[in-house]
Amino acid sequence: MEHPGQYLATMRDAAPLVHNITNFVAMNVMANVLIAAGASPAMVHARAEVAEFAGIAAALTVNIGTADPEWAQGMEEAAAVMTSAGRPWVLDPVGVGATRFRQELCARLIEARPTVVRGNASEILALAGTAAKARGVDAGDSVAAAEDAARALATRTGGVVAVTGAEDFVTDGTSGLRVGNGHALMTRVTALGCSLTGVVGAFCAGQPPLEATAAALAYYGIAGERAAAQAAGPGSFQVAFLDALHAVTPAEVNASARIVPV
Ligand SMILES: Nc1ncnc2c1ncn2[C@@H]1O[C@H](COP(=O)(O)OP(=O)(O)O)[C@@H](O)[C@H]1O
Ligand SMILES: Cc1ncsc1CCOP(=O)(O)O
Ligand SMILES: [Mg+2]
Repeated sequence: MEHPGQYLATMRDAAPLVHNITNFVAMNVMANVLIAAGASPAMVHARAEVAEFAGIAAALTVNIGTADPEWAQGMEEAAAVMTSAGRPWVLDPVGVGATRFRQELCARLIEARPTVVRGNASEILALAGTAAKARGVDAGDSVAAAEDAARALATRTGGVVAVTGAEDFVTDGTSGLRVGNGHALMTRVTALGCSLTGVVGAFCAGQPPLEATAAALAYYGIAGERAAAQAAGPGSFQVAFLDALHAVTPAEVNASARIVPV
């Protein structure tokens, strides 16, 4: 993929309003990540207003991490607004394999055809109905083990599926890209996967989703590498990561992205 940094530049120029229906754990972390990246986040989940709010958003992200039945209905209503307006929405199926409520909710959200599904390997396997080795919200499977499930899911939604882990995989069901950027410390701070889903939403506002998603993953991974070089552990990493998201330039993304077609 040529010039992945251009997707960061376009996102920052637009500073898109990203509407996030996300979990209680991620709300603050994700909002800070999105602001540091250059987007304009709003964390809005009340069923009474989510459809109306989606009407003014450039992108929507839907995260089931701490959903309940009332939130779930709002998620479906907001997703429908985005789909009918032709604007992108991204699903993060947090811990989908863990309970029947999560599985049934995700089955309905998949039917609503998300522009992008972003999850860890165990979540993408569980969505495909394959036995997965998740521990709650954490992955126990390799990205490679979930690639077939990702292709099948993308074919089903007509959208893009991103599987993240040590090496990320992005597909639209036909083409595939691997993204090698990132650092293991990113798994030692909560909600960095959720926050990545927000960044994917921001990049997809007005940009083609396969390339925008791969560029978002590379940018995020580069920020993780840069932060890890200065961090003593998860605490200082979290602070350095926000600084790096703010500091990484489009030129740095062009120079350091490790995106290869498969
Ligand atoms: N072992 C690893 N090495 C490098 N980067 C990683 C590793 N595991 C996860 N990441 C990165 O961490 C970010 C969050 O992904 P992940 O941990 O898969 O999400 P989740 O928190 O939803 O399980 C992604 O940018 C991913 O590339
Ligand atoms: C710990 C936890 N519990 C419910 S949602 C959540 C956050 C999960 O965040 P991530 O998927 O980014 O690790
Ligand atoms: Mg997650």
